[in-house]
Amino acid sequence: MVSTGNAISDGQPLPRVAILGPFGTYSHEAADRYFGPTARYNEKLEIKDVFHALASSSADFGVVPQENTIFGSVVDTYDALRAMGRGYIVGEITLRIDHCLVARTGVRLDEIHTVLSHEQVRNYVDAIALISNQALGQCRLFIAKHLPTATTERTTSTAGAARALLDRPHGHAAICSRVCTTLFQGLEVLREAIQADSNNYTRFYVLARGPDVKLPMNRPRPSESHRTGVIRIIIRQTAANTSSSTGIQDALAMLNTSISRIDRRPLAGVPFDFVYLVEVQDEQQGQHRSVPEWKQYIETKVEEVLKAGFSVDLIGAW
Ligand SMILES: O=C(O)C(=O)C[C@]1(C(=O)O)C=C[C@@H](O)C=C1
Repeated sequence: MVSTGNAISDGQPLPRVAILGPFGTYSHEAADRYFGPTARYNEKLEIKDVFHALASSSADFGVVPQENTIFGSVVDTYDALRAMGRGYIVGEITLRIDHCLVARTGVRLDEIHTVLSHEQVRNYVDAIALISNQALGQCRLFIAKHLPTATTERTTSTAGAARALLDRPHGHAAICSRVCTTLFQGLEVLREAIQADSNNYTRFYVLARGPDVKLPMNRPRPSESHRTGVIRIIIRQTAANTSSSTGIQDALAMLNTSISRIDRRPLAGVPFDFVYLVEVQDEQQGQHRSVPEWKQYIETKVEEVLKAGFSVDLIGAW
C-alpha cells in the first residue's frame, strides 16, 4: 500500500513532493518510502514537470527515476538534469520493481490485443528481446507466449496506463505495479512478476528545490559508509580549455575523486558539445565524513576545476 500524503504533522508545514503521476507509479512508491505519509504528493504528467515544479518553487522536493538495473539510465531524467537550474540532489532510494499485467475485472488473457505501459517499460520489453539469447526473461516469454499478436502503446507512466484502462474497451491491459489495482477501482492483476529478471531494481534521485532546503526528520538516514555527489561538466569542443577532445579527462583528473558513474548527454543546439553528469563517492577510509563535511570537500574540488576554466557545478551531495 502507498500513502497519498497529507497526514497531519505536528503543526509543521508538510513538505510538497513532486512525482511522476498519477498515484500508483513506482516514483510515487519510492517517494512514499522516503517521505512517508507526512508529505503532500504532487502528481506530474512527465518527469520534466517534476523539475519545473522545483524551479518554480511549487514543490519543495521531487523524486525521479535515475537508473533501472535492466534498461539502464532514465534519459528523461538526465535530459532534465543537464539543464537543471535551482534543483539539487539530496538523496537516493532504490526500489524493487515487480511488473504486473493488469486489466479490467473480468477481461481474460486471451482477449488482450493491446498492452499499455510507460515507455521505459515498453522499451524494456523490447530490450529483453535483444538480451534474451542468454536467458529468456519472463516478460518476453510471457508476451511472446500469451500475447504474441498484441501491440504496445505508450503512456506517460505505468499508473497512467492503469488509469487509461478505465476508459478503454475490453482487450486492453497495462504493465504496472500491483498497487494500481488498489488505487483504481475495477482493475485486477492477471499475471504478476512478468519482468524478465526477478532482480529488477530502479534507483531514484531525491531532489530539493535548492541545496539548503532542510530534509524532513523522518526520512531514511543517509548511508554512513559512502557519501555521493553529482557534478555537471560541460565540455565544448571549441572552448580554449578543451583544444583536444580529452577535455573531460583533464577535468576528471583535476577532481581527483573516486568516480562511480559517468553519463553524457548532448548539449542542445551545439553539435558535439556535451554535458557530463559525473557521480563521485567519498573514498576516505575508516573515519567517514558527515554530509556537510563531504559537501564542503567536494565543493572545494569543484572550485579548483572551475578555476582551471571548465564549466562545472555541483548539482547534488548526500
Ligand atoms: O511509470 C512509472 O511508474 C515510473 O515511476 C517511471 C519508471 C521509469 O521511468 O523508470 C520508474 C520505475 C520503473 O523502472 C518504470 C518506470
